[in-house]
Amino acid sequence: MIYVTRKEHFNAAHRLFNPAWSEEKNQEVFGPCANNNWHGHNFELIVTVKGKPDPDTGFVIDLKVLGDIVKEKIVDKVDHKNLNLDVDFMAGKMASCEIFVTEIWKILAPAIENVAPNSRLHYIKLIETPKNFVEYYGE
Ligand SMILES: Nc1nc2c(c(=O)[nH]1)N=C([C@H](O)[C@H](O)COP(=O)(O)OP(=O)(O)OP(=O)(O)O)CN2
Repeated sequence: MIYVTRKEHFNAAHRLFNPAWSEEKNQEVFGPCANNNWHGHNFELIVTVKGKPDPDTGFVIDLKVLGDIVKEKIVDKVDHKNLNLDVDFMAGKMASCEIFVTEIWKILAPAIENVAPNSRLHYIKLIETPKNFVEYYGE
């Protein structure tokens, strides 16, 4: 089994805010991340696919194709956008890294299997700040 990885980049704004809570409680729990006027991050999105190399191409999945899927399905929808307001797959959801990465997984996993049926999405790492990142294996 070989693991192949593609990294893409985007920036996006968001706000951590639970609408069921008061403004005061949101400020208490999320601090500056609950700022009414949003804040932004330069995100790195790292996507790993696993599989056996195709005997004809030597590829698990063409990394150019993987990059195109990640760009078309995710980056083009979130880059220079507000995650709370502009992104259909985040509508009504908490814009934390944890929720964001699980929604990204739901989109990428079937898209990858569609173009490379012998491969599987293995892992996503979403880096929000130089200090903060989440990792997800789909379970
Ligand atoms: N479990 C989570 N915790 C936090 C998330 C998250 O998505 N999941 N998000 C944030 C903020 O959106 C943002 O990441 C700011 O975090 P913060 O640690 O305050 O910022 P820095 O990495 O720049 O660290 P400094 O200590 O401010 O230098 C918060 N928590």
